[in-house]
Amino acid sequence: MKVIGLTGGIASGKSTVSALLKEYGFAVVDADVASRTAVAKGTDGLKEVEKVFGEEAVINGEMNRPYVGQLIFNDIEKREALNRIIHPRVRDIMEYEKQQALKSGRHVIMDIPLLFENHLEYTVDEVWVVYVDEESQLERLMKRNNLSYDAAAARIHSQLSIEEKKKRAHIIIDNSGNLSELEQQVKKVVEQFFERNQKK
Ligand SMILES: CC(C)(COP(=O)(O)OP(=O)(O)OC[C@H]1O[C@@H](n2cnc3c(N)ncnc32)[C@H](O)[C@@H]1O)[C@@H](O)C(=O)NCCC(=O)NCCS
Ligand SMILES: Nc1ncnc2c1ncn2[C@@H]1O[C@H](COP(=O)(O)OP(=O)(O)OP(=O)(O)O)[C@@H](O)[C@H]1O
Repeated sequence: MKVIGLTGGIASGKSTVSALLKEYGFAVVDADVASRTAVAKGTDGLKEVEKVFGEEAVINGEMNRPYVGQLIFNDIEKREALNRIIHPRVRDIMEYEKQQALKSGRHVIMDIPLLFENHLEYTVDEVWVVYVDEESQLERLMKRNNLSYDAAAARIHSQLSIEEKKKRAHIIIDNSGNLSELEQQVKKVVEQFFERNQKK
């Protein structure tokens, strides 16, 4: 069974691609989901967040995501402080989920937005990058998260550029076009993947 790292810039379309890959039978382990579990209600992770970022960082027993987001995407030190709390926990959760998925005999997609930033490319067999041109990325992010131009740009610039991620990919899925173009590309990538892996 293979482990594939799926990455790309913020709002490039990783979740959209993951949903398509599930239909082809891949198991998907999602870092954004794991990062919510890491600071869910009542966890030590959430207590740490409150200790470091103050009581405004928690609302109704849950992490105040808009507040924390606004703090960390504009300040690298705060971002690193949050990463130090959440990332080790995310890694443990994802490792467990990966092992469970492998036991079920399925190829696994590890959907990790910060795969290159956190040097995790060596933990997977191959890396697929969901690419989108920078203009569409900004537009889709502003629309999806209801963000201003500046807030969306800050989120994009908190990551390695999408052009650099594209250069480091084994496989590129270009999501600059419409959804039906994306579906066709994913189909092709999956067919080629199964061809490569049956030959071995
Ligand atoms: C800052 C937080 C509270 C904002 O929450 P929000 O609901 O608005 O966004 P969400 O979690 O859905 O993340 C959306 C995207 O933002 C990007 N992003 C999130 N955190 C980071 C980060 N620390 N550095 C760079 N990009 C990030 C990723 O591309 C992610 O897919 C949240 O993203 C968070 O807890 N981040 C720290 C954990 C993390 O690094 N997650 C990314 C994958 S492990
Ligand atoms: N080809 C497309 N055309 C138009 N909109 C798209 C296309 N692909 C995805 N989108 C939309 O763009 C937004 C970002 O896509 P998606 O949520 O899949 O990205 P993501 O990489 O998982 O984002 P993040 O890592 O930030 O959570 C979503 O609102 C999605 O519906």
